[in-house]
Amino acid sequence: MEQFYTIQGEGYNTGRAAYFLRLGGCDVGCVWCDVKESWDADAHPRVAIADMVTAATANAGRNVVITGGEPLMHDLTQLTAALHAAGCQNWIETSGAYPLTGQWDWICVSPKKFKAPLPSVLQQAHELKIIIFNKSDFQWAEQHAALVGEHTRLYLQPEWSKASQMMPLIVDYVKENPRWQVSLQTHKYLDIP
Ligand SMILES: C[S@@+](CC[C@H](N)C(=O)[O-])C[C@H]1O[C@@H](n2cnc3c(N)ncnc32)[C@H](O)[C@@H]1O
Ligand SMILES: Nc1nc2[nH]cc(C(=O)O)c2c(=O)[nH]1
Ligand code: SF4
Ligand SMILES: [Mg+2]
Repeated sequence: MEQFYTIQGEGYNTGRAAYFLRLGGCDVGCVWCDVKESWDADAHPRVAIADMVTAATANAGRNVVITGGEPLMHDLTQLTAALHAAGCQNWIETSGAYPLTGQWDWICVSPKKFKAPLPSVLQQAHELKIIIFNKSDFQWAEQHAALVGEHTRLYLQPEWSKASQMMPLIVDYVKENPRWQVSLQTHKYLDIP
């Protein structure tokens, strides 16, 4: 759908330069999704893998974030192999609703109530990033923290439109439950893509 070189705004790799490949197509249907224009895969032109790799390696950085849309609706075997062959570090942003394909250096799973994540994807997550839209999402966060590996990093990220209401609750929660960390969509504060 789009490609851009920016700073990873969220989660464990916040602040690091990364080339983003945003793949079209998602059927999860989050009411608050901040990229609804990504949902219809047919609304976006197809791009050859070789062209994505060339673009991703044209900058100084070698970190690549594959996001969407829901990137795991595509078989990512060939794209991730080509990026690795070109010396890239492959990071994924996924809801975990589809089986994991491809070779990954960092897996961020952000489970959604609208289409539950697969246990097999949760078990491979380096990072679990729960979006807090209302109070009940803390319970949802704990349910999924019980399904990830023992070394998985745990993040709570406010839903953007509810951030002012949810942030005080997140701060109190993390102070009481310090295995969780705060994640903010820092790119939105920086006004970068
Ligand atoms: C647009 S999604 C694309 C990747 C994948 N479909 C997913 O949901 O993980 C990228 C990240 O943005 C988060 N996100 C989307 N809309 C958001 C919003 N309104 N506020 C906060 N985070 C949001 C998602 O939870 C996910 O972690
Ligand atoms: N800077 C920046 N960081 C991000 N981290 C995850 C994003 C996404 O939409 O997947 C995103 C994004 O859209 N921009
Ligand atoms: S799973 Fe990701 S891309 Fe799909 S609707 Fe939800 S936030 Fe948007
Ligand atoms: Mg985004």
